[in-house]
Amino acid sequence: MFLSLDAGNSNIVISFFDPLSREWTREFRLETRANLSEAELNQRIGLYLLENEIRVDAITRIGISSVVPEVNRTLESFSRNFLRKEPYLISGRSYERLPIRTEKPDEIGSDLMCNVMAAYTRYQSACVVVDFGTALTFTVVSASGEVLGVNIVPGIKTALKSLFTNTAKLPEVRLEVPASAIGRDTVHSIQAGVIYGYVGLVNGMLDAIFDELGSATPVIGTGGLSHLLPKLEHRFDHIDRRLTVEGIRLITEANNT
Ligand SMILES: Nc1ncnc2c1ncn2[C@@H]1O[C@H](COP(=O)(O)OP(=O)(O)O)[C@@H](O)[C@H]1O
Ligand SMILES: CC(C)(COP(=O)(O)O)[C@@H](O)C(=O)NCCC(=O)O
Ligand SMILES: [K+]
Repeated sequence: MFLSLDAGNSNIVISFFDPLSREWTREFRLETRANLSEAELNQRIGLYLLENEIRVDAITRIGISSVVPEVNRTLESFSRNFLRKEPYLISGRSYERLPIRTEKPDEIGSDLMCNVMAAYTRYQSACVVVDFGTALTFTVVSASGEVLGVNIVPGIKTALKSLFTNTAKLPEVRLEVPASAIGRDTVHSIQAGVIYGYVGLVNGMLDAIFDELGSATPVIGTGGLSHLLPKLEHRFDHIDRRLTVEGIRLITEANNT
């Protein structure tokens, strides 16, 4: 069993890949906190393994992608001590023997490189990966697997939260698709503004990218919030919630020395 640990700014996603069925069989999420302790991981993940009847020695390989440096040592140390396996932490050096390339291996988020690895392996063509996480990112990949660039904007929930945090009268609202684009009360106004606004943002960003490239490419969506925006289905060739963890697996395998 391959275990992937994907530490994003909101969640640490723990996913299990069964090499026999070649499928991701289980996943669960913990909230990302800088002060996450090893004892807490032992307890939470230990309980999960017990409840799902997964033996520690059934885990044969562990790959980690983290864009939250504060949790790296805890995840590595948990893997060594509790799971009794040396994990593979994806870093700027992990991309050297891959079919994908980047000019800034130490700067680009490893989650974005994982997305690119999974998308490029699947499509073998130029593509754009849109990741709806804490940040909303667009990663542009060339036909030869080169990362041409990235766009980063606040993610949908992040934008909603900053509106609530920075105003006196705006409440925190649930992220729900409203019935109409024109808001009829404050809650509706915020939901309509954020949801329909982000539909426009995604459309506008993709148009600008394709203008600059000179042609359109396949678009792959991923991230916890990828299902949320209505009327965008036609812009995505594929939505794959497991793109990042699949990339963690592929990059870990490619570096398996
Ligand atoms: N299935 C889901 N339904 C609704 N919200 C989700 C789901 N999965 C994740 N989220 C939320 O989406 C946001 C982004 O999650 P995620 O893509 O895991 O971000 P990150 O990689 O930045 O941690 C988080 O606020 C998370 O709680
Ligand atoms: C852009 C990100 C914040 C996205 O993180 P996420 O939303 O998945 O938590 C992360 O990939 C990151 O910290 N990247 C480093 C900067 C860069 O990619 O250029
Ligand atoms: K992510």
